[in-house]
Amino acid sequence: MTKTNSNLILQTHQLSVGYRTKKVETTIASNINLQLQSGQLIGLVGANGIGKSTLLRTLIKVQPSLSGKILLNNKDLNFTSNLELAKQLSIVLTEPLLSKNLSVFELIALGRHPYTNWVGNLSDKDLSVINNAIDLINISDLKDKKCYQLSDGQLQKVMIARALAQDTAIIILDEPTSHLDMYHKAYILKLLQKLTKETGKTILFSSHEIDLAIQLCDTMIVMQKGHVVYDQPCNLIKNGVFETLFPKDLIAFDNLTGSFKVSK
Ligand SMILES: Nc1ncnc2c1ncn2[C@@H]1O[C@H](COP(=O)(O)OP(=O)(O)OP(=O)(O)O)[C@@H](O)[C@H]1O
Repeated sequence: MTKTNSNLILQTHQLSVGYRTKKVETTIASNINLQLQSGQLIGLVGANGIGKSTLLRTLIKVQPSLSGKILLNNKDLNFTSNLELAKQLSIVLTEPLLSKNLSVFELIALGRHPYTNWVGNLSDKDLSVINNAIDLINISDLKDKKCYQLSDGQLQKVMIARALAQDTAIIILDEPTSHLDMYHKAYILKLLQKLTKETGKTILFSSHEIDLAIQLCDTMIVMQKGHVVYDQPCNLIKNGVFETLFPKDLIAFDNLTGSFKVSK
């Protein structure tokens, strides 16, 4: 899928991701050519161990690429400073919080870190952005709770509010629906969809909720052994991409319903 308009926010050119030690280089995925547009909800899917987290970590500059280029707003990621990056891209990871003793408000306020002075004093603008994020996610009732008092679903909403407080054009989330029940998986992904529509932000998330991603995403990136494709979900279905995602002995993709079914 090649886009020619100027809404491109994140691009990769012949990107290879993987791990390099002094002695060996292990390529996890290569020839990754993405052209992601702003204002979209983008789901990254693929089987366990295929390389979704490796790709996301490379896109957020937590690990180096093996080769190729990543362009954020047309600027090479290698030439983007960490502070500049923090003003353009926020990250929600699934690791347990080290700082659960913080109140919800304090945790969300950490999102303002790239903009505050070294002692972290919050300006009126910071407070307004924080309160706006709390309102958008609809969690004002949780504001004064300690993070250790929250359920997994509540904590996930708070982490998304923290990313919103960072006020970046892109939010990247690694498996935001893990640990959540069916209702809350749908709730969080629907919330992400709402945020792209209401704020114009680009949201890229990895997930195993392929059925939900098909229903809610503008674009999906599908990682398979040997290749990575991206397109609108309806085109991916039409091209049979989901049919080859998993071995067919247990589950099969049903083109009519756009979902996986257990094989009889
Ligand atoms: N630090 C590391 N060093 C070397 N190999 C790694 C490292 N981290 C992950 N890998 C390997 O990279 C491959 C991709 O792992 P990754 O975690 O990116 O997959 P994933 O698609 O996110 O998996 P899952 O859906 O199970 O979370 C796996 O084979 C894994 O063993």
